[in-house]
Amino acid sequence: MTDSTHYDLVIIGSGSGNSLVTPDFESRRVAVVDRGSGSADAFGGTCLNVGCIPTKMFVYAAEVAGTVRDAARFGIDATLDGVRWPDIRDRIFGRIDPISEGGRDYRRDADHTEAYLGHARFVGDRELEVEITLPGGRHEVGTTQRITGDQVVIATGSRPRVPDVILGSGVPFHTSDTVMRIEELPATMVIVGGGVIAAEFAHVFSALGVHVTVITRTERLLRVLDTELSQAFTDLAHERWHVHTNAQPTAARRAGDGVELDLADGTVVSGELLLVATGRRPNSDDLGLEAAGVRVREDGRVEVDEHGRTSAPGVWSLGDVSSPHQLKHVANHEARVVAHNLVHPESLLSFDHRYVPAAVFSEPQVATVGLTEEQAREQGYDVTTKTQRYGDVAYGWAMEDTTGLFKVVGDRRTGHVLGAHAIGPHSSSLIQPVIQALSLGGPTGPLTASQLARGQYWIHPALSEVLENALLGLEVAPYQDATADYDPEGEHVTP
Ligand SMILES: Cc1cc2nc3c(=O)[nH]c(=O)nc-3n(C[C@H](O)[C@H](O)[C@H](O)COP(=O)(O)OP(=O)(O)OC[C@H]3O[C@@H](n4cnc5c(N)ncnc54)[C@H](O)[C@@H]3O)c2cc1C
Ligand SMILES: NC(=O)c1ccc[n+]([C@@H]2O[C@H](COP(=O)([O-])OP(=O)(O)OC[C@H]3O[C@@H](n4cnc5c(N)ncnc54)[C@H](O)[C@@H]3O)[C@@H](O)[C@H]2O)c1
Repeated sequence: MTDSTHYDLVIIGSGSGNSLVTPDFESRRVAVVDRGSGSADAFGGTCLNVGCIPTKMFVYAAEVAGTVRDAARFGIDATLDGVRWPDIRDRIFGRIDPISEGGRDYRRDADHTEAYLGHARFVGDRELEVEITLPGGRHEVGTTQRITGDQVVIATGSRPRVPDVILGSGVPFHTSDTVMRIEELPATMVIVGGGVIAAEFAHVFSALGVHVTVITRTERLLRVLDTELSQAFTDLAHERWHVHTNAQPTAARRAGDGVELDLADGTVVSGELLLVATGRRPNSDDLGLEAAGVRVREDGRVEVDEHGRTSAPGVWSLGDVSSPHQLKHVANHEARVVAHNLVHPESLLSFDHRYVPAAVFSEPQVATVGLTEEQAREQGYDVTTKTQRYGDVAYGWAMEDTTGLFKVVGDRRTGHVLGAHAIGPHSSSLIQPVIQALSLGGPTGPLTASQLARGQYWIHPALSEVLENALLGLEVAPYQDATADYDPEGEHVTP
């Protein structure tokens, strides 16, 4: 054990936590501690190494394969001659791994920062021990370093949760932490879980030629979505993958080169590779939080107030380990708030979790923001909805789209948009105007559907016309002027 080294700021977690080292800290001393992510024990957190970024790079490759397969519908004859998995994988990680290594070296070598590559645990108030487990830093692997900070930020993220029935069985399995680096594609894959990770990997691997089976304990896939969209996604998934809903494994065993799972209804499901995608738990355990007086909620998240302060003075938390949303754009937002608050205790900023959007990069893509129809009804709104088909706008015809939907949920009484939910190509981008309208509003409050639709031009014949038409189609109360235009300059604008 070394003597303790003191820092102005200690950050545990190099994902979103790494972005706290703003220019405000250039004349101060900062330690960034990380034990590594995924099978490569990489620096830089989940999103960069085993999350958003590599998955979307695989999703894009899957889309290219899908486009080739689908080309004949457009009078273009093409065949998918092969999928070179090692080339796809190595192109992706050949780009990501150097970024991760560069980020680690930068923190290690800069004058005002230090990288500690190992597992951190609190041993007292703002005092930590780090067991060095990885090479690449200044500290010898196997040593324990003691560090203290005037302020400490817990940004330790989350990790896959694996059901006991699988863990206890001893069968080999992958999670999102490991599956993107497999040596070769299996012929068959079983995915346990029916959420975002399952939907994205089922798309990627099936587009690359793997026969995919999905098992989820709920009646629909992506069940947190608006029911209409969740049902639409599930119906399409049944056409593409073997989907078992209302099902969960009751036993697991090795079978030949693969794995066999028993489901409660007696069905036996088998595959060469098992991928577990049953949710993620916050990395708040094994951090010694009791020693630091940091309280944890029942669900395992570190308890924080709206400014990111934990129950221990000088200790902050952000991202998956404490947030109600396990999303990178939320972790980034929380990091910006905490970065400000660390240096401006006199004017604390607050987290804004009012309108958190999310997208699922599957086939089809899904995007959502605001209230679902069910939530709006539960909250007592006089709900009005409009579901517009992609296939009813000109660009949808060009794409020969038959399944895309854009649903807007509104308040009939005021004409305000309460939420939007889309399933179809580019929905993650198409939904942005609604995110903007909800979050920013106008000078006199939130925009109405009519103001959002008629207060601006919509490029013709872009796919965004599907949203324009959904907004225009929303039925509002008679006294609402559905053609009244929102004009920030006070003049009447009717494009
Ligand atoms: C497969 C996948 C795909 C995803 N895709 C998307 C997407 O498309 N869009 C989106 O918005 N979100 C996506 N997410 C979610 C997103 O990745 C996370 O919300 C985000 O990365 C969380 O950031 P964070 O900074 O809170 O934690 P992380 O980035 O996980 O960083 C935490 C770091 O702390 C380290 N650590 C943990 N405990 C300790 C300890 N005791 N000592 C030292 N180090 C420790 C970890 O090793 C890790 O490096 C995806 C997640 C996964 C798994
Ligand atoms: N595009 C994105 O933004 C993106 C992509 C990937 C991950 N993420 C984040 O990562 C988080 C974790 O993703 P996830 O898909 O692991 O979790 P999830 O919570 O989205 O889904 C977990 C699913 O597994 C099912 N399940 C749980 N236990 C089961 C069991 N024993 N048998 C069968 N099914 C079971 C649940 O019913 C649920 O459908 C997400 O909540 C999301 O915030 C985001």
